[in-house]
Amino acid sequence: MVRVQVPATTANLGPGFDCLGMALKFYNIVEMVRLPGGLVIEVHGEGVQDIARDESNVVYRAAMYLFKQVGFDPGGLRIRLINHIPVARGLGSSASAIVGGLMAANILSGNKLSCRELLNMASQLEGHPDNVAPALLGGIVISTTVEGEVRYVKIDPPPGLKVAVAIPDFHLNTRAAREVLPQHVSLADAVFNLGRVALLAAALQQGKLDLLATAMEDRLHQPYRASLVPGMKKVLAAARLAGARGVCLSGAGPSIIALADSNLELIARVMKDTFRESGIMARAMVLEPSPVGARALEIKTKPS
Ligand SMILES: Nc1ncnc2c1ncn2[C@@H]1O[C@H](COP(=O)(O)OP(=O)(O)OP(=O)(O)O)[C@@H](O)[C@H]1O
Ligand SMILES: N[C@@H](CCO)C(=O)O
Repeated sequence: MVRVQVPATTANLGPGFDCLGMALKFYNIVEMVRLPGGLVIEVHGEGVQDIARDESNVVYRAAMYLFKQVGFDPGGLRIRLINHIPVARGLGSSASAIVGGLMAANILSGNKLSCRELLNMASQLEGHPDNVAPALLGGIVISTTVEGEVRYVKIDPPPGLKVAVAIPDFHLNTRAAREVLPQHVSLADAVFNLGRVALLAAALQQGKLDLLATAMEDRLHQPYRASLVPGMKKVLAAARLAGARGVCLSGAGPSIIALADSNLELIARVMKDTFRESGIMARAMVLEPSPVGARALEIKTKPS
């Protein structure tokens, strides 16, 4: 039996579309046990109503993909999912499922793949590396893919930085949130994001939180997704007024995050209240960046 813990992640951080993400101290657990045959999937916590319990389950599919790549036949599997990360809310639930499935399967099949190989595989399965990289490695990760290889730099989160999150009570699937994006953008918008994402990476590395207000602005995805997240612009503005250093849509949305080093509870409450004024019920949380990524909590082997 193997039990792994995988953090939630917030991707993009504003301008870093598909290339920037941060792990959060908020975890899902994946337990995997080999059986003589068959598949049993148990789901606890978030996603009890929505998560598939058959062969289409994302954790199972990731695990089977890895077993096939390394030439290992697990027989059957029992998978127990203890979920805290809300599903399809922009907090990296699919990345946690992919990374959890790959890591558990790698351990069960004898640790044949390195962390780098797991990262490449996770990015291929997710389609982009920005959530899976911090889910696997922890911290803040800048990443891009070159011919299937993820190239990345990990940054330690600045001391004292925390994250206020408002999580609306509706799902927004990443696929739907990508369909509203244009295939082409203007040079002016590309340059707008280039300057900000470069500034953001440096500001996070050097702890220059006063730059976050500008550095977390975006023109590549948030303007197009506003129509999918009622109240988005008002919540972003209200969080800034309440003292946030920087604000953005979390991943593909609909959650919104605010980065700050003080007044986090107030900022979170203001975001939740502002969503409610737009007719959207939301829950609010204050989270810390997670400097560590996915890890095995327990490995039990059958006594011989
Ligand atoms: N714990 C889980 N176990 C298995 N599958 C999961 C789990 N959590 C999420 N999923 C799968 O991932 C899908 C949601 O992925 P999606 O990319 O739409 O949202 P997200 O990952 O939460 O958001 P984002 O990518 O914007 O951070 C679910 O519909 C489900 O198929
Ligand atoms: N970069 C991704 C994150 C969500 O998977 C997006 O914004 O669509």
